[in-house]
Amino acid sequence: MRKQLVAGNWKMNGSRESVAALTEGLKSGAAELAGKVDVAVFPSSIFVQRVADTLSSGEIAWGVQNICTEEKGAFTGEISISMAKDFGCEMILVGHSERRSLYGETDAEVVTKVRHAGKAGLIPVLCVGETLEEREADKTMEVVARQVQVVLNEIQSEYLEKLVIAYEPVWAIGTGLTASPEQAQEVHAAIRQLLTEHDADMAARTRILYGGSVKGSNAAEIFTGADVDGGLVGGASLDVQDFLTICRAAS
Ligand SMILES: O=C[C@H](O)COP(=O)(O)O
Repeated sequence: MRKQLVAGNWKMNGSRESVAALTEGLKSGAAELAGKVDVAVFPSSIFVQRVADTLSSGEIAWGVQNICTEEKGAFTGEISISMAKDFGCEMILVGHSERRSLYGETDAEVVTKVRHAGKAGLIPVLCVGETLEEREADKTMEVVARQVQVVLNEIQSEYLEKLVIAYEPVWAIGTGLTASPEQAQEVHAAIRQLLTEHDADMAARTRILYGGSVKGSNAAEIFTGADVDGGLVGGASLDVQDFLTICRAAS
């Protein structure tokens, strides 16, 4: 049976003070969740050391929101997979829709980043999802299948052992709109089917998270889907109590 995972993507938010308060609040709340649900946070990279210092007990994992396609060298402003690993990151967010749409991240770059994470023994959290235009054109499955399939085709199985997939309909991110539990389950089931056709064992163990305006007030309903294994949470993860409520809903 898959253990549910709730991950908070803090995006480009926070200050030293607010990150300290948030991290310490999560640490205090984590004890009641231990063993029931996996919890992770993705702070801005500049705060990773601060988060690592507080969360070193291992109840909550942390990771970075992006890594470079290159492994080292003259790439100003970038962060490598080995740097993330050196700072205790267990998870790497890859292909978030904001990276794809605002920074032109391609499927090929996403593949490289997932491979780096898998090869380093870390957990790649592969984000996929359709825009509103694509959903209205009835292209949801086509888009999501392409984003997942390219990773399955290009990366050898041993580097996908810990893969997590986050289905995040772009139209639901930060908008207050959420996919209905039925809409989420439909896409999650289709992703599971793709994984099954590739490797049944992998399909059974791979966690598929839902992301897009998840809050304490709607999490329990969204998490009812049989193929919904938790959530990737943006805005609500910046509020300790709301995030803990979402974690409890998944536990
Ligand atoms: O990575 C998280 C997603 O982009 C969801 O963000 P949101 O919960 O603010 O809609």
